[in-house]
Amino acid sequence: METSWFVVVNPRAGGGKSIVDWPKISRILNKYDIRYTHAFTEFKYHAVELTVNAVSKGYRNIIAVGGDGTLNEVINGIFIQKEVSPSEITIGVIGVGTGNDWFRMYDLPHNYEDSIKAIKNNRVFKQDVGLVEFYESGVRHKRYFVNAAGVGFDAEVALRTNRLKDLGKRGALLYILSLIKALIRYRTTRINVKLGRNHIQDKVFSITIGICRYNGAGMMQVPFALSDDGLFDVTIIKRISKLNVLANIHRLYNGTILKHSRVVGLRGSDIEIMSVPNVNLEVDGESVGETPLKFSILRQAISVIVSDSFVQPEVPQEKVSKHITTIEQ
Ligand SMILES: Nc1ncnc2c1ncn2[C@@H]1O[C@H](COP(=O)(O)OP(=O)(O)OP(=O)(O)O)[C@@H](O)[C@H]1O
Repeated sequence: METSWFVVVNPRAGGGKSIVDWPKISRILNKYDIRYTHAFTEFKYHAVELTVNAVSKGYRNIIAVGGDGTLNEVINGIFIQKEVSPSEITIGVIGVGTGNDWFRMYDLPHNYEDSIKAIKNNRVFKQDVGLVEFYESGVRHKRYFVNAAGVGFDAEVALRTNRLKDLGKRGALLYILSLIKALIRYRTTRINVKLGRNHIQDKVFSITIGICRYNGAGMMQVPFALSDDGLFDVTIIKRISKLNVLANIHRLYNGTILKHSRVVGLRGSDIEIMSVPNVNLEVDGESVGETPLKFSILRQAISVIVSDSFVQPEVPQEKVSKHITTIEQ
């Protein structure tokens, strides 16, 4: 039987590029004989609701048109619905976002025609999904994520970037601008990170908890992450001077962050993070809540379409073990 897709379009993604480009995207979907129904999101979190409804109507193939935030909401919808196991649903992405960091992991093309060809080819890859429990306005919440989460400075940068995006600004420079502004104000915090029986209690600048390798519009804070190994890669940047941060920004982009003496790399499946005072959290680039946090991982729990040429970028074990301590749990 011919596959029928449900397409969730976030008209605000990429600073409004999505709505401008939708006629072009829909023409290409038709050109490749992709049978679909679409809906535009009308408000934040609407993609969660649209996804739940689509699955209850029988759709098992969903395309997210937008950025990392839209994909995140579709994933959360897939985990909220109770009709089928989440891995039975195939997710394609047509990237129109500003950061599109999840995309970078899978060599997915940035032009619409090639993204749609990839969807037509239907090469499915099962990747891990993170689950984080956090507080927002004093209430405990849960959120699933597929790319990376950030705590402390990382989340502060996301918060500032998102405020600029809400004002209609776009482009990768937003992240750099927000990073510099956040740096001027940010203070390190005493944070307690618990992985299995291991505790790290220290003054911490920033923590990234990654499934995929990229965040912050192309930064590589978890450069060795494997998206299907059932483990988070965790990069902890301990207290560091602002000058030292500026002198090492290039390390965030070239994948050498773990070589810095104030940086700790860990790998594990269950993580708890507490802090005094509470610090912010971002998941897949969305600013959501604050500490205390509890992370767990669901191995290969979701089916995503990747490019035909994608191979999981393996790193020699001796290189990984030089920079990352794997915690058995
Ligand atoms: N109709 C809407 N009105 C306002 N906000 C919306 C609407 N639909 C979705 N959103 C919100 O838009 C935000 C941004 O979406 P998304 O992340 O997909 O785009 P982006 O920020 O341009 O991309 P990226 O995160 O890759 O940089 C999300 O927080 C989502 O909840």
